[in-house]
Amino acid sequence: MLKINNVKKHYGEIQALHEVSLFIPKGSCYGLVGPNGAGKSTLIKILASIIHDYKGEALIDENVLNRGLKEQIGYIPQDICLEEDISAAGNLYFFGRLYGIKGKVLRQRAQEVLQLVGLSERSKDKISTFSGGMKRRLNIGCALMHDPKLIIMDEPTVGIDPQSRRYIFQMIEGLKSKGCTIIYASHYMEEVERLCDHVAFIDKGEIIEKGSVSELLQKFAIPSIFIRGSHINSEVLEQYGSFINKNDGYLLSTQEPLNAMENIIKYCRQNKIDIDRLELVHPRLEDVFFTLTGSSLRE
Ligand SMILES: Nc1ncnc2c1ncn2[C@@H]1O[C@H](COP(=O)(O)OP(=O)(O)OP(=O)(O)O)[C@@H](O)[C@H]1O
Repeated sequence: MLKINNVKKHYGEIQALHEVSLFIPKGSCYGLVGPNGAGKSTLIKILASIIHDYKGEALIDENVLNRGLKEQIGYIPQDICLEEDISAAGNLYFFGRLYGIKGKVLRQRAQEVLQLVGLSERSKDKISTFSGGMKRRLNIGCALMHDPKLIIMDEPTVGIDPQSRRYIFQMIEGLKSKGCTIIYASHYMEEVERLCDHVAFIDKGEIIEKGSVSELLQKFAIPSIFIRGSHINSEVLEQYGSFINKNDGYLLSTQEPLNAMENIIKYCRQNKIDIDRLELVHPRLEDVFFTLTGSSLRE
């Protein structure tokens, strides 16, 4: 549905994107993950048809992306873009009118969106009285007023409380079940793992890997086991794989975790070594990023 081919973007001397190509299938929830300055916002702004001066090609359903397609797109910027001195409903009316929604339909849609973002009871309150999380939720609501089929979110959960994060996740689940296509940029790997079916890792303006979340986990994340016990030491572990110290125990990376567990149990029984804890650790996207770049996202 959304396709970009060899997209490059410079800001003066800075090359923010180098020959980026992506295909985002209709109805998918597509994560864009990368550290600060990786180029996520630049890519998002190209996809949202906000940045136009780039090289390469960006297509939506085979049409070149341009402002004329804005009805199809809901863009949620990283920075909150609300008028503080007017009410929640007033902000929604403003954004709805930008898309030509008027009168009774506008009021009705604003009520639906307020319900969706869990702010119906604060409809008449000024934004200046809202918490950061409530503002973030309403910011999302503004981009949904015209009921777009493609929703592009740039770090929508930065600096918010757990309750608002839950609302946002529920909202995204609801949009997914309606068949919307969602692009979700974040540097919170666990959010992407939870919400997205596809992911592209972006670093220094390049896509370093992309694919379905399950494929990437299978291909790049090395399985590991966690083991703890007062007499467990390197001699016990080094024969089964590489390990690091973690939470008063060890994290052992091995391609054959079940085999390693069985052998460690056998060895410890024979040598009367007590094991306090032994468990399989599921590979995470964070580990995939580490395998690909040699650094963790939050370094
Ligand atoms: N308007 C601009 N003018 C000049 N340089 C810019 C501009 N916007 C972004 N850049 C630079 O382009 C590069 C990519 O920035 P971008 O904002 O796309 O990254 P990001 O992955 O979204 O980072 P963050 O998570 O910090 O928002 C960075 O080096 C940034 O400093």
